[in-house]
Amino acid sequence: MLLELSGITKRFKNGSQYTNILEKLDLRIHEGESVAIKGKSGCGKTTLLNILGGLLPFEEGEMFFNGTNISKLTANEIAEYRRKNVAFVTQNFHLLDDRNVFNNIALPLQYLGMPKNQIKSEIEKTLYELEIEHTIKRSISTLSGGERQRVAIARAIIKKPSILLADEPTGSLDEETEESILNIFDMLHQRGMTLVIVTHDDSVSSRCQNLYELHHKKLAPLGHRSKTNYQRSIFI
Ligand SMILES: Nc1ncnc2c1ncn2[C@@H]1O[C@H](COP(=O)(O)OP(=O)(O)OP(=O)(O)O)[C@@H](O)[C@H]1O
Repeated sequence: MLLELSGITKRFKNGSQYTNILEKLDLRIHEGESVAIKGKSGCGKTTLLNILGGLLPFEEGEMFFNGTNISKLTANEIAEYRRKNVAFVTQNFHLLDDRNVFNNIALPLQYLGMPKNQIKSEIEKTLYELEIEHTIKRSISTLSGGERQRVAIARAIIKKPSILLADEPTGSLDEETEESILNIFDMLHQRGMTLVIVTHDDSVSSRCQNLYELHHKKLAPLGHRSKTNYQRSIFI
């Protein structure tokens, strides 16, 4: 089991009142699995992704990553968990607009202390795979939405995380660009990366192995298909 949430309760304070957003929520994610999570606006999907990524603490329950109890780690150890294992992709890309593509993607590798020449070759390889090698020196502000999302994916996967957390990753893209981004997610999944995608879009969730709905503060399973069927369906 790669990630396991057990009895997670998360509450936020609004004014003088506390509200439970997630309540005794359970989730088990195997290595290499692809998971889609849907649910009404404001039900707590982003909150859940942030918990999985070690960005948000929670009030009750436990979270295990590869058998390690994340809830028992210090803040520094959790930051280390995040840096080594987790990558985020969001709808709004969260790129640094005033820097070029190379410098945006180099950041996570610099944090990991990778030597400069290795950073350069890793970036060139990843941009080539995502078919945006021509953008390497361009400023983010000059790129199209689809190109920006590819750069955001490149930045996310360059450090070879075990888990990719995506929050409405195709929300601001047109249909054709969405299809090309979904093909990239399929490729990453085929290579064994674990994906958790928050989406309201059925064309995104239908490509995942397990679909859940966040409802009444818990996850309800909506569907499952085996990886074999999943892989076959890509090639039809
Ligand atoms: N830091 C915070 N402090 C107080 N309330 C918060 C905080 N973060 C989120 N919330 C509230 O928690 C609830 C869940 O928010 P969250 O962003 O996780 O929902 P969501 O399902 O991702 O929504 P959407 O689909 O609209 O993006 C919302 O009511 C939100 O206002």
